[in-house]
Amino acid sequence: MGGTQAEIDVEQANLDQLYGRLDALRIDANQRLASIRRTSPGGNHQARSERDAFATLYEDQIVRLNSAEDRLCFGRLDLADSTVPRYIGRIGLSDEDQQRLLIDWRAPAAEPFYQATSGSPAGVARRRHLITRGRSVTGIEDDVLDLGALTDSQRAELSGEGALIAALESNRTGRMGDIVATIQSEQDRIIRREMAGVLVVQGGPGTGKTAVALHRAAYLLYKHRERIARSGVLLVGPSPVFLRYIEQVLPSLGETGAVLTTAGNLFPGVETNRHDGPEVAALKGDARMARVLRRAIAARQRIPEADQDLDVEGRIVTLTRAAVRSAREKARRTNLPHNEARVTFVKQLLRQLTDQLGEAIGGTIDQGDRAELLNDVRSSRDVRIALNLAWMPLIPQKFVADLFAHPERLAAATPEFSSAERELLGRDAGAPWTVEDVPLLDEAAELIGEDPQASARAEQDQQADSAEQLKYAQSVLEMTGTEEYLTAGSLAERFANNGRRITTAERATEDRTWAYGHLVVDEAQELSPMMWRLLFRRVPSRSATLVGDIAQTSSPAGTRDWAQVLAPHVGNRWQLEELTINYRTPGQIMKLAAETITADFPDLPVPSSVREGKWAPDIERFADDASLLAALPTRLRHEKALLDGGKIAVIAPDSLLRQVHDAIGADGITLGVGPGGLDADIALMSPTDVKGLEFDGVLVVQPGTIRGTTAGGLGDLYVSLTRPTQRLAVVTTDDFGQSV
Ligand SMILES: Nc1ncnc2c1ncn2[C@@H]1O[C@H](COP(=O)(O)OP(=O)(O)OP(=O)(O)O)[C@@H](O)[C@H]1O
Repeated sequence: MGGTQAEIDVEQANLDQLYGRLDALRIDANQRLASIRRTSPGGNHQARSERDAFATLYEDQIVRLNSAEDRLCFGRLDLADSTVPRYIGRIGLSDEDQQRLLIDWRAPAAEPFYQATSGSPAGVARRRHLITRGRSVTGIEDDVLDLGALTDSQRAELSGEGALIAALESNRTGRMGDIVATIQSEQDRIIRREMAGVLVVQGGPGTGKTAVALHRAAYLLYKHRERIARSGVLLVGPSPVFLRYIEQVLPSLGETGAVLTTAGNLFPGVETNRHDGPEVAALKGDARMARVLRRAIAARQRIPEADQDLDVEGRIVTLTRAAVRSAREKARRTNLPHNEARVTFVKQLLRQLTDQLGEAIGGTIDQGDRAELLNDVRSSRDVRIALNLAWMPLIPQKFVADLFAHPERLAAATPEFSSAERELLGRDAGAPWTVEDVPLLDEAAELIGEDPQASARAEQDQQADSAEQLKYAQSVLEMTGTEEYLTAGSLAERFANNGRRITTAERATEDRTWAYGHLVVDEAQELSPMMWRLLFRRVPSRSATLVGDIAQTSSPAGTRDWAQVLAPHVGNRWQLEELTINYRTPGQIMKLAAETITADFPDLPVPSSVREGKWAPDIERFADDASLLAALPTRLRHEKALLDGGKIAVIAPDSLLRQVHDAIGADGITLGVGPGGLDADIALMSPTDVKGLEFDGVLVVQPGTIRGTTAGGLGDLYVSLTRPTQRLAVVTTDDFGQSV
């Protein structure tokens, strides 16, 4: 890295001051926390809950300050019209006199750091990247945007070497890091875009889609903290492995209002990572399933075969088919979900039966008598059974399980399906739920209606908003100087919750009807139409950032056309942004990957790599599976030696995972499998596991088998080939790569 010693010394002195301030703030927060903890646990309820709320406030502040330790400050802007440089970093810092020392990367004042170019310098004369290790400045890299605005001595001090390239070439850790220091301008434009509306970010492998999605979530939570910090941002990723891979990025950006999850966890009470086979997945994801569920629920609102005589306290009343039909019509006309419309249905029939009972008794019946008769009718066992049989209150899980376990129910609900399709949907009532079941459960819950507990929770939320609490919370924020990071609303809520920390994440994940402020979906091409219905229910405001690559689609229910996905939800009111530069995969490897895909997708733009690598793809051919498997240990040792401590993934088709595992394991090489693979030096994963991940070196086993014959297989192969940041090796028994 460049920079004269004198310049480095200047930057070091400034950095020392910033860390000094960070330390002082930490000590202060720790002391305040300790003194709160020391105070006696007595006092009235109000005092206790305030004390607990203060404690969590300081705890949050400490977490935020601690997470800024690494690369606290990474940039400096020298402006043409000012002699005071502006420093850019992970968080904002001011000195005791409220003078700004460091600007948060998301603040408007930091924008030129990412956006200014020599063509449009935006008032910036020089942009400086500070390369740091721990608390030391190790190098400086300058971009001069307006040479004329620099002094002679500034010109003499210019230095430059890619901070970006340095970041890209460093060995991977198995976890994604943030890119705040080197966000590129095409990425920055997307990160800072207006929050409203649906934005699709289409980009080839390694173009930074995940990075952009996460930084955008952090940016929106910062910029619109009043509006969305409490509702939260819902971030959906493709797999638990992927969530582990990115889990550290957001906390390091200082965010707690984001809910990170996978599709299999979106229905409260169900957690699954199990998938159905391709055909079943395609059918369960089909939008026709919404109609199927609606019909199946309507079929649970039944007219009895015949009129029924019911015993009420020894007298007989008759529940006629006509009365049930009329009550059902009235209930359906309310357009309420099944469980809620049931109230109308029941009320209507109870009234009708009470009238009958009154007539049977004869004489005049006053209000009081009538209430008593109604009570008799309501508590009659016969009446309860008959009404339940006609309109049973439903529970989503049980309803869906029953539907799929009863061929006759399924047949009645799916007149447009072939019998082969119907058979695909069949499932034992006790079978474990799959990711593909999740949107069906959610759709059913929507049609069935909420449970009473959920509405009780909503009421509690409203109480938290009481004006008095808000006012008090605001004054606390001002007093503690934490306004930039916490909203009065969320603090007031903590007071209301006895200071117990109930994060947005905790509340939102328990509540199916939670309305998020913004939705971010990564690998969005994989989701089915039914899953999109679920997701758009979670963001009634239709504010979403969807990132993906239609060339990487592997799910049979996924999409290759963004317009088709979005039309049912927002018509054509969505915007497309494209990312075009691959920051991950070296040029030689990308060329091989591109050739495998362009035969099928001639019109698809393939991103260009930002750098060439040291190695061309290394393809080794074998006569048969046995010799290929036998050669794996030697091949891995070779890769390990070349990559010198880098992370390696072996990517094999599902059908070969076991054999590959045994062949490598037999040689004493330790492998991490599945999610554990992220922490191991060598991971063995399937193409679906590696979606969204990256490794220094990748060994792809039998690309022809991964490719198979389906379109999804092609997506899987494209994903597998584009995971390396440095080296790609391929072992095959066919002619893969021979035409390249
Ligand atoms: N501006 C940047 N500065 C430094 N590193 C970057 C930048 N943009 C992207 N990267 C790095 O490039 C790699 C690829 O980024 P990311 O995983 O976000 O791409 P992606 O488009 O989601 O890829 P894929 O679709 O193949 O999963 C990551 O290591 C990321 O940190």
